[in-house]
Amino acid sequence: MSKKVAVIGGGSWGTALAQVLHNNNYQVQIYDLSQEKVDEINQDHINSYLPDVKLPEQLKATTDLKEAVNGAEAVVVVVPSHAVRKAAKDLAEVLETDTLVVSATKGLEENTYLRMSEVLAQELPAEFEDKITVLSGPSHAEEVIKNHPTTVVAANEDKKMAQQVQDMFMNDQLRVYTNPDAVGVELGAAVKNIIAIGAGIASGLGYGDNALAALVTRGITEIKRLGVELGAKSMTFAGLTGLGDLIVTCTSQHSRNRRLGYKIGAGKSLEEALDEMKMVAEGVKTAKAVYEVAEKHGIDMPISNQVYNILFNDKDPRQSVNDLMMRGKKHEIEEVAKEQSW
Ligand SMILES: NC(=O)c1ccc[n+]([C@@H]2O[C@H](COP(=O)([O-])OP(=O)(O)OC[C@H]3O[C@@H](n4cnc5c(N)ncnc54)[C@H](O)[C@@H]3O)[C@@H](O)[C@H]2O)c1
Ligand SMILES: O=P(O)(O)OC[C@H](O)CO
Repeated sequence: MSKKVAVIGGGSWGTALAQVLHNNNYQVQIYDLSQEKVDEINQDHINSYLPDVKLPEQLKATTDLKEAVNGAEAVVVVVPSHAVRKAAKDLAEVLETDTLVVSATKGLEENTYLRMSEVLAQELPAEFEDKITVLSGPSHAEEVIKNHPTTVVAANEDKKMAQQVQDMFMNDQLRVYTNPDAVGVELGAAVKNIIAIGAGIASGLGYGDNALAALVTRGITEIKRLGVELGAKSMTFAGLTGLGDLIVTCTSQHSRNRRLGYKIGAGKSLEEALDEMKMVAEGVKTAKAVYEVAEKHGIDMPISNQVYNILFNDKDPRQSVNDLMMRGKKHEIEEVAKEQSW
């Protein structure tokens, strides 16, 4: 009999990951709060967030968490970041010991600024702490669901755990690498969404590829600056979950964060832009958390800072561009500047 996995959250990414696991011969049950989502999956074999794709009939969904996790060897948490604490509290009531926990949500918790694996570790019983593996990378659900080649990373300090998750998801369409630096993997995934909102804003203002390249390159510089201060390994930001995910999110037609930014650059307010979004754009809440963390640690994050001010202080995006362009003159590579006292 095939092994079972429960996917917590039946949105676009949860459904795409559920299909990967189904393709890898797992019996998969999706849990979602929304009866409408559950009915779509069970009755029509679709997810309306991923149009044109028929889901395997064996994919089952439920609004009953206990039923979803019963007998599962792993749970994959893939609800929006603002819902992870609640989902983890609910899971703590029903999770069987020895179940692996995979965290596929990208974001930081508002107010606590915690990474998603930290939120899960706080709410789940202590024995689960080492069993939480982060799964992240440049991976739009719209492409994974169509089996387009995609690469992601399973991150856990415990090599065995990371490899177990690698084995669970890996197939000829989804290549999974391992990395012990879960801190860097999660921070790269969270902060790139803010820069992607910035890339959308730039596009909405009518700017082109030069501005995009600047945002990606200077964006990864400030993501790494924050990450290293918070304990991540610098090299992780050159990898799939750093530069890789930043590129895909800043450039893709599929990105929710880029799309939201575009609307704002084209003149809409944050409220209007959010009203038009069905799916979650994590960069909005993360912009707030990162603004506060950067202030607390005294870290210079000029792009994230401008995105925060556009989103929450009604700053004119054109003024933000001007302020970014007219900052004090700098050496490009700060490590070299320090080393050579430039
Ligand atoms: N969509 C992508 O391509 C993609 C890719 C990689 C990572 N992610 C990340 O995955 C996370 C989820 O994104 P998404 O795009 O699937 O979101 P989504 O907006 O498409 O769907 C979220 C789903 O979660 C459900 N939900 C909310 N709270 C819940 C709870 N407490 N319990 C169970 N279900 C709950 C909602 O009903 C909804 O169906 C985000 O952090 C996102 O950044 C998304
Ligand atoms: O659509 P976005 O902007 O939430 O990005 C989705 C994934 O994180 C891309 O890797």
